[in-house]
Amino acid sequence: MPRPSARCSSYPAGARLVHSRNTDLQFVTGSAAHQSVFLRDLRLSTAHSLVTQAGAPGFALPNETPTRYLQAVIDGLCELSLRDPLTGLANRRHFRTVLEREIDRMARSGEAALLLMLDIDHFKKINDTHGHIAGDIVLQSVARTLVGCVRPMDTLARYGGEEFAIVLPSCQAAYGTSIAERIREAVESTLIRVSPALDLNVSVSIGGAYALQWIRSTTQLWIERADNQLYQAKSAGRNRICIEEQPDSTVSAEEKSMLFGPMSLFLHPTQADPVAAAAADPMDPADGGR
Ligand SMILES: Nc1nc2c(ncn2[C@@H]2O[C@H](COP(=O)(O)OP(=O)(O)OP(=O)(O)O)[C@@H](O)[C@H]2O)c(=O)[nH]1
Repeated sequence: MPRPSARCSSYPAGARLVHSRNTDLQFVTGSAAHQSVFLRDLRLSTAHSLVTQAGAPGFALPNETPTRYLQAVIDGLCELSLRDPLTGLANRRHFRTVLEREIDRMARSGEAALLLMLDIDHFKKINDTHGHIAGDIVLQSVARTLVGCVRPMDTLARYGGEEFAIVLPSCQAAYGTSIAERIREAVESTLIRVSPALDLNVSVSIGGAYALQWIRSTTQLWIERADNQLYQAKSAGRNRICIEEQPDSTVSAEEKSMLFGPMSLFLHPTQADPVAAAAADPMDPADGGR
């Protein structure tokens, strides 16, 4: 059941940003109470506190001119709006934008790209047994492990509660399974220090699907295909990977040139080069109709 959240107009002292939405920012305070700051009530001082708390790079303050200061706060807020506050990874909104860009690239270049959806196994039990704060520490630790498994060109996001997503551009089908397996093993073998008296181990189930090459699909469909595989990994017992075989979307060289060649290929000769067409057509009125 969602916890009630009190409304306030400024940054609650010592609070931690846990969620940013289109309408409001949600904080949890030291006493674990949830509070919201509505964006329409956002004050400059609140925005500044948020940005510095998030450790925005290059945000030096006191000697800045007002314009630079404002620009730094705005830049910091833009950066914050792309990130999940708990783990610092890309948030779901940002991830979907990246996926859209990847689909566009795949449709043009025919390169392979793999989408992995990962879900921590039996996570509810961790919350129920050790408390929500322990659950948060586990989420942060898994996020760090995942960061260590991906290349700079990959995008890693916290996709939902205990669900993560990774898009791996230029990932050939021959490597997908071993990459996913390496990630699964890295999470399984990482001991998570929740408190001096408590270390935990968790596992993840992973589902994966390749982008359709040369075909402009949708983020929705790509995510659904990877999610189906994740569901199979969960049903088969968890702590395992299931990757869909790369779909065959072979397109001949001729078809590719029809899809992405110069526009003139599609045009009637008169549209592609009206002057040359007129010269070739003795009845063309543009040429005196001779
Ligand atoms: N601590 C913490 N818990 C969260 C957060 N977001 C979601 N959760 C919890 O994650 C749990 C997800 O539980 P389920 O969807 O039942 O999944 P599960 O227990 O991992 O079971 P399987 O996925 O089937 O292995 C719920 O208890 C949520 O309350 C968060 O930000 N912090």
